[in-house]
Amino acid sequence: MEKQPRLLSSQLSLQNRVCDVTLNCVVLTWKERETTKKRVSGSFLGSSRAAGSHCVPVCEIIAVQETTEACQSNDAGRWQMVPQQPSESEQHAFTVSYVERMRGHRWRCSEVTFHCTDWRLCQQWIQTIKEQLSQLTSRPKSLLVYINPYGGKQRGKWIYEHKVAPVFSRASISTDVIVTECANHARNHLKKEADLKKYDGVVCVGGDGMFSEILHGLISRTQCDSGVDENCAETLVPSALRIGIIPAGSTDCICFATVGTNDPVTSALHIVIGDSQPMDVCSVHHNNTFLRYSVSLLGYGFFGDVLTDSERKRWMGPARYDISGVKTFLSHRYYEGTISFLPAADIFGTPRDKIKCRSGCSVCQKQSTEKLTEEEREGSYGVWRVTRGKFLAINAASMSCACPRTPKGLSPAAHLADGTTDLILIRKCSRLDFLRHLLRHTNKDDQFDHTFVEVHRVQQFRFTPKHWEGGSELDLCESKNRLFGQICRQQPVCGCAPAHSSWNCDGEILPQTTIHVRVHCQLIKLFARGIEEKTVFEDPYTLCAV
Ligand SMILES: CCCCCCCCCCCCC/C=C/[C@@H](O)[C@H](CO)NC(=O)CCCCCCCCCCCCCCC
Ligand SMILES: Nc1ncnc2c1ncn2[C@@H]1O[C@H](COP(=O)(O)OP(=O)(O)OP(=O)(O)O)[C@@H](O)[C@H]1O
Ligand SMILES: [Ca+2]
Repeated sequence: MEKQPRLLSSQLSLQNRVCDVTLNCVVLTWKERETTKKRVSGSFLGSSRAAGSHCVPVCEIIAVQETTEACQSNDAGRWQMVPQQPSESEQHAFTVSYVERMRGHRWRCSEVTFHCTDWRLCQQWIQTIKEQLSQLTSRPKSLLVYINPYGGKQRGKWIYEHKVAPVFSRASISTDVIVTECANHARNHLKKEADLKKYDGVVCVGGDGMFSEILHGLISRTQCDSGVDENCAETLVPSALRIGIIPAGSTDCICFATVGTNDPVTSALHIVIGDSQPMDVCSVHHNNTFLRYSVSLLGYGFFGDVLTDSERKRWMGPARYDISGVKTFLSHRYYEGTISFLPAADIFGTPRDKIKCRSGCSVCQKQSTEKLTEEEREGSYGVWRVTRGKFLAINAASMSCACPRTPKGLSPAAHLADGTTDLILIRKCSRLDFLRHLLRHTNKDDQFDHTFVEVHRVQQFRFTPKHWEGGSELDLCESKNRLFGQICRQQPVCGCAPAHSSWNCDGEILPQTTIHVRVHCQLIKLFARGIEEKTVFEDPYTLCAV
């Protein structure tokens, strides 16, 4: 790779050690020297050998500022901030804040302070770094923040104030913050009221449910502003604003699957440096009427029943999913129905691929660079296939759905932005077999390697539950209620298991079960970059190998 021209190169002091500090358009590097301290006009010069070397890509510098040092005043005994004055004999300093990678995909904001005796040199460094940062046009300057104070362990406000706001303020990002007052507050505000021209992005402080509100608000607003009808449009208009997720919910699967960890500071740093990760969005329709969007899991049967049961236990917080999970597992219900699906072409790979979607994924990039017409794209998919049977679960994962419960995810090889979803069909099997399958989500074994599991990479699918095939869903639903009453559905003591489950759509229960799902490739963008390969953590210098 071509060597970048140096913008600045000086010998500066760092914790009383002499450093060779260099800035080019791509990286800031500093190398410590062992020195026989000899001051020469604002810089230290001395006999030296390389003692430690650091390298920070310019795109991962958060901010630079002149450093004021805390000095103790003699008489009052209190600490005061004393700004540096332009004097020849004194030390001047500037501090660079930058991203540092920790274990487990976590990022931290680190700082390094360089000293020198030449005030002009100090100002030149500050100015030059600021100029470099101002050229990074993908960084947001103004954000609209929504906080759900009741998500997860109800710590959304605290997390924002203590972990995120200081990082935004360090990066001079201005924010308008709205603490939601009820469910759908954020969605409706985005859809109808927010002056979106003022912002470079929207930040969601909460869980997957809160993210879903922001997603719906933003997509609906974009379609409305572009005159697109969500009920009948086959192609939707992508939103211009990126969404940042500060995890403060119970599952936080969308954050985990796009960043690799659920850590508010890491997410704040991805926002500050202006990362961008496109993401697929599924639209769900019932009889040509738009119902909802989904980006993670659309689950019928097991995950639908877990969610339905857990909604009555919201007061328990995140533990509700485990209690409802065990209860649903023990009830071992299966459901009959027909699934038809449009398989994705071979070029999209399969859900059993060993290769995973990671930062800069070539499979996803192909989608954004290949300029296929709608017709060509349509032609590259196969013909509709139909399958029917008795299912314990039907899951569609548009992304891996990795989360702390299953770090590899429901579909480990699913791609964030390839325009497909992985359709996982778990046919009726014994409790023991189903448990084996569930357990494999938590270890290295392949959860698809069972005779009762089928998995397809698809671009669209339809589902019709057996008892409603050919009939009107609502009519039959009402007549069923009249016939068997509430008791049968909630506690089937009479032995007649309910004939239908519900769809869990990113943590929301859908009102209908007969659905048509279409994947919209890269409809939205997040302030994220996908999960980074381990090598980046093991050897951060690979980032600087330019
Ligand atoms: C034995 C251990 C088995 C572990 C099995 C782990 C599989 C977990 C898969 C989780 C996938 C989450 C996908 C994300 C969905 C989100 O859009 C949504 C909104 O936040 N979350 C949920 O619906 C929340 C869904 C939460 C589901 C929790 C399921 C827990 C299952 C427990 C089964 C226990 C069997 C024990 C038998 C004695
Ligand atoms: N002020 C509010 N009062 C009550 N409910 C709210 C409020 N703001 C948002 N909500 C709703 O709370 C629901 C759950 O919130 P959220 O997703 O943040 O947490 P969670 O359900 O604990 O986490 P997860 O979705 O990750 O499992 C969302 O569906 C959202 O619509
Ligand atoms: Ca996908």
